[in-house]
Amino acid sequence: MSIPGLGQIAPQQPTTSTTRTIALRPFWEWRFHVPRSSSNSSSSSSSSTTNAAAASGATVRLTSGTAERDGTELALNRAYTFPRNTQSKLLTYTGATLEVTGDVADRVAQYAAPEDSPQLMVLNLHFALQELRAAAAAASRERGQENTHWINNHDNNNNNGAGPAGPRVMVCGEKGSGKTSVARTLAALATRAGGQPLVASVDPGEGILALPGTVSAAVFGTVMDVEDPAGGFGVNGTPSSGPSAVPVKLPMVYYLGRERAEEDVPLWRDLVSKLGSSVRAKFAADEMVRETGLVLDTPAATVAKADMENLVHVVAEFAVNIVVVLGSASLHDELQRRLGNERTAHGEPVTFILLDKSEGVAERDREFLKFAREAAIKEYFFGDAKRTLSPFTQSVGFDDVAIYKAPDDSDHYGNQPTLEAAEVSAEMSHWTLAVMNASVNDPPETIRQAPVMGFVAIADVDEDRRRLKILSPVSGRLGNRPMVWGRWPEPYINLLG
Ligand SMILES: Nc1ncnc2c1ncn2[C@@H]1O[C@H](COP(=O)(O)OP(=O)(O)OP(=O)(O)O)[C@@H](O)[C@H]1O
Repeated sequence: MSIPGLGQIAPQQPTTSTTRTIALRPFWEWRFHVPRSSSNSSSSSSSSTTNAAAASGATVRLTSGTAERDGTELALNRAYTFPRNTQSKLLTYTGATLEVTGDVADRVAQYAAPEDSPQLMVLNLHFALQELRAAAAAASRERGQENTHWINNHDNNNNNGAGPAGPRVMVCGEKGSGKTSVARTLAALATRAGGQPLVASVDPGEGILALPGTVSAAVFGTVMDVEDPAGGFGVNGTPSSGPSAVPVKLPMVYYLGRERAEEDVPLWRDLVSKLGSSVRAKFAADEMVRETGLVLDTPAATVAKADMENLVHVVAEFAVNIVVVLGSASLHDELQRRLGNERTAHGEPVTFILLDKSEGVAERDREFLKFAREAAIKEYFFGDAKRTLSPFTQSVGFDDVAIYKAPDDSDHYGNQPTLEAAEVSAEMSHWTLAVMNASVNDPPETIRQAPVMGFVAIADVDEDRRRLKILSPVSGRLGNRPMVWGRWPEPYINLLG
């Protein structure tokens, strides 16, 4: 049996000049990190592929066997380029050979037996979820549309009169426990099995298919983009004005405009409730999605009272019936203590599962996260290496737009200050604003809790001429939708500069 941390092939330093072959046995992982900037920019590369990989990141080709990134399989002999600032792993269940070129620091995690790999528990969990999905589908067939008995007795207002739902799984854990990776893996495996899971994130630090500062959900009925730095949860998986490598997904998005839930708990809770009801509406409208169920990613949590209350709120709003805790027995026990006797709105008990945290989860420092946010914003407007988007620039008068500003501070559990109309000023330059699906005549609180239609960036503010230059992903009048200026993410870059 291998001890975590041991049994690993020594880490390789970043290299730009060679192609290496990496042989993996079943359940081994190739863990890699493509650095933010070239670590060897002066090295002379021997081939054009090598040069391209060095400039853009690292290129990996699966030359034999099978391998996947967080549940999404790689095609044989296709070159995948992982962009800069990507940290992840490729895992094989059957054994695989990889050819790796470019600027990448990596190591191989070896496990003597599948039972030693934390991934086996994730795989077993997936199979258990599949059984619940099959049971939901069978129950749905049995009950038929005309049987209202189940609906009347169990549905209350939580399933909008629809049939039985598949598992609603919440993945939680402390910071850096691998929550997003496990959520992504469960979603990808469900999709691979022919399901259409709803995937949601209530962690505003990292939006799913949306810019940071949001909570969001989307149906994942098609494969994820293996090369996406965010592993398929990035903005390149959404509809845009350009072509896409994989079929796009349509997210439902709400805007917190803050990095952490605790910076505006009342609004975060309201938005979680809104997202919860959007999920219920989707379940009611789509049988396949309902039967596959929900996979939910959460913000990092400890046993602190505030975190617990937030998670309990999420469980209630999404009718979560399976709570997966990564690597923290105390968090698992505390959640079980608080929720162990509860029943979901459908009358089911809540099941608690403690999984090992993978020792491979990478630490992401502030610079890593800042780079990732900046890249997501750039990609939203301009696309990535695979598809170039052409955003629109419009010049509008100060009086022709309705911009609201998030309140300075939120009284965490008491009075809730709401949006206020913002005076346009140079201070807004380079901020990204959310365009809300509301009317400019709606009250501020309605605007604040409205779904997000998209984002624009303030490219320039001319105070003398009282005009704004606004960058938007699609054309269209901006004046008839309210826009919200949040507190986060900060404007790091001049997108046109
Ligand atoms: N086994 C692994 N090997 C290599 N990298 C991994 C592994 N598991 C996860 N990672 C990487 O580690 C980073 C952190 O993982 P992840 O985002 O899943 O953790 P998290 O608990 O959601 O983080 P946070 O608390 O910051 O939201 C990601 O870049 C992810 O791709």
